[in-house]
Amino acid sequence: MATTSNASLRRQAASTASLTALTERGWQLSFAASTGSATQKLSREYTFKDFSEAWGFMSRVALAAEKLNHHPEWTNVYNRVSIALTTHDEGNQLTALDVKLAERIEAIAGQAGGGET
Ligand SMILES: C[C@H](O)[C@H](O)[C@H]1CNC2=NC(N)=NC(=O)C2=N1
Repeated sequence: MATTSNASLRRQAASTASLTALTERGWQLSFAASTGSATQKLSREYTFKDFSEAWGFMSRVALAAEKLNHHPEWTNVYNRVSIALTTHDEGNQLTALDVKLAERIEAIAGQAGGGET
C-alpha cells in the first residue's frame, strides 16, 4: 500500500477540514489549557444495545488501535463507551493519526450498530 506511514501521520497536524467532518458526525473538539501546556482532544460517546455489543465494539477498536499503534483514552459503563483521542507523543495535540483512528472507529461503530448519545 502506498499510503503515508502512521509514524508520519502522527507528526502531521490534524486538518481543519477533517476535524470539521468528524464534528459533523458527532465528535467533539476540546481544548483544555493548564500551566504551560494545552491539551487538544477529539471525543465521542457511543451507546449500544447492551454490554456485550459495547465490548464487541471495544475489541474491534482495540485491534484497529494496535494496528495503527495509536491508542484511545476510553471508559465503558455497561452499554456506553466514551472515547477521547489525542497524540501523547506530540504534547497532546491532535494529529492526522487521531483523525485516522476516529474514522476507523466510526466505521466500526457503523457495523456494530453504535448510536449517538
Ligand atoms: C512508543 C509508542 O509508539 C508510542 O508511545 C505510541 C503508542 N500509542 C499512542 N497513542 C496515542 N494516543 N498517542 C501516542 O502518542 C501514542 N504513541
